[in-house]
Amino acid sequence: MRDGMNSRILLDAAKSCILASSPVFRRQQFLIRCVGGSTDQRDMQALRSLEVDSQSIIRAITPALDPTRHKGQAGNIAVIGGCREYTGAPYFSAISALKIGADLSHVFCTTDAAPVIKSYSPELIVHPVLEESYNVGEEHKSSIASKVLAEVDKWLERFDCLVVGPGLGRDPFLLDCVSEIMRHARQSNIPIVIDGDGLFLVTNNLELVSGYALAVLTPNVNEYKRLVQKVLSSEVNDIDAPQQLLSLAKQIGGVTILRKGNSDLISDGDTVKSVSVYGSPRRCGGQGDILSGSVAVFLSWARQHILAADSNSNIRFKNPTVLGCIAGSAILRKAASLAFSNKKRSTVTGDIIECLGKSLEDISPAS
Ligand SMILES: NC(=O)C1=CN([C@@H]2O[C@H](COP(=O)(O)OP(=O)(O)OC[C@H]3O[C@@H](n4cnc5c(N)ncnc54)[C@H](O)[C@@H]3O)[C@@H](O)[C@H]2O)[C@@H](O)CC1
Ligand SMILES: Nc1ncnc2c1ncn2[C@@H]1O[C@H](COP(=O)(O)OP(=O)(O)OP(=O)(O)O)[C@@H](O)[C@H]1O
Ligand SMILES: [Mg+2]
Repeated sequence: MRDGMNSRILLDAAKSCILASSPVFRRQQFLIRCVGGSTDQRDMQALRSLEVDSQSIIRAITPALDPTRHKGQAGNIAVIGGCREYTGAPYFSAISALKIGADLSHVFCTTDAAPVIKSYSPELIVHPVLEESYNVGEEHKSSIASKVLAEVDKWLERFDCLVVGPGLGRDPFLLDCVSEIMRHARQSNIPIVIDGDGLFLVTNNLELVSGYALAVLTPNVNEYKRLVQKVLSSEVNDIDAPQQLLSLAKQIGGVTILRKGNSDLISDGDTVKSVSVYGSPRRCGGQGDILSGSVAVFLSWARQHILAADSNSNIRFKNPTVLGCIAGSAILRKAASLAFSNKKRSTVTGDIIECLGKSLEDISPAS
C-alpha cells in the first residue's frame, strides 16, 4: 500500500517535471502572464471592485431614434488607416461604427488600399489620400504632404471623432502626415481614438496626445508594454495593474487609456474602471478594430448626452471618453460572446460585427 502510494507520488512528480519542461506548457504560462491572468485572490477582488454597470451607461448615452433628427446627428466618424498590407483593420473599425449606429463612416487610407476597402462595402466613404514613401520621390514629399493635409482638412470639422491607426502601417513619411492631421484635429477639439500603428506613432511622439483630454489610447498587450516602457521607464506590473494604468494615464496628462485584456481596464488618470462582461475565448485578429470603431461612436454619443444633460443629472460630471470606452468594451465583448455561441471555433471578426446590432438592441431597444 505504502509502496503504491510512493510510486504514485513519484509518478505525479515526474509528470509535473515533464509538463513544466514542455514548450506548450511554458508557452501557456507565458501567455497567462502576458494577458495579466494572475489567479491571485486579492487581484480578482480588486478588479471586481472596479467593475462598472456598463449596461446602465449604454442605456444612458445611446440616443433615441427620433424622427426629427437629421443625417449626421447620430455620429460622423473617420478612420485614418489602411495601407498596402492592411485593408481589413480600417474596414472593421469603420463598419463597426456604422453597425453601432453612426450615420456616416469615412476611411482616409493610402491610394493603393482605397479600391480594396471600397470593394468591401458601399456603405463606407473612402478617401484615397495618404501616400507611403515608396510611392513618393524625395523632391515631392513636401508638396504631397501639404496636399494630404488639405484633403483631410476639407472634412475635419464635420467629424465627431477620429480613429487613428487601424492598419496604418509604419512608413515614416505617412506617419509624418498623420501626425500633422492629429495636430489639426486637436486644434479643433475633435476626440481621437488611437489604436494599432497609431499607438506606435504616439508612443514615439508623446507630445501628440500629452495633455489632450479628448485622446483615447486602446493598447493591446504589446502596445501597452511599449507604452509603459517608454513613459514609466519600467516593466508592466500585473500585480498592481490598476495603479500602474492610473499612473500612466496621469503621466500622459490625463488621456484616457483602455488596456485590453482578459478584463478591459480603463483610466483617465483620476479613476480606474474595469469591464469584465463575458466575451469569447477566440482571439481572432480584428476584435481590437471593432473596439476602436465602437468606442468612437459611444464617445461621441456620451459627449452629446453630457452637453444636453440637465443641471441635476450627475452624468454631467462624468468623463465622456471613459463612458465611451466602457460602452465600447461591453458591446464588443457581448457581441463576441453571441458570435461564439453560434460559430464556436470558426468565429471570425465578421461574425462578431454581425452581432453588434443585437447586442445593443438587447440593452437599449430601438423602440
Ligand atoms: N485584417 C487586418 O488587416 C488586421 C490588421 N491589423 C493591423 O495590424 C497592425 C499590427 O497590429 P498587431 O496587433 O499585429 O501588432 P502587435 O505589435 O500587437 O503584434 C505583433 C505580434 O505580437 C503578437 N501578439 C498580439 N497580441 C498578443 C497577445 N495578447 N499575447 C501574445 N502575443 C501577442 C502577434 O501575434 C504579433 O506577432 C496594425 O496596424 C493593426 O491595426 C490588426 O488590427 C488585425 C487585423
Ligand atoms: N484574454 C482575453 N480574454 C477575454 N477577452 C479578451 C482577451 N484579450 C482580449 N480580449 C478582448 O478582445 C478585445 C480586443 O483585444 P485584443 O488584445 O485582441 O486587441 P488587438 O490585439 O488590438 O486586436 P486586433 O487584432 O484588432 O489588432 C478586447 O477589448 C477584449 O475585450
Ligand atoms: Mg490592434
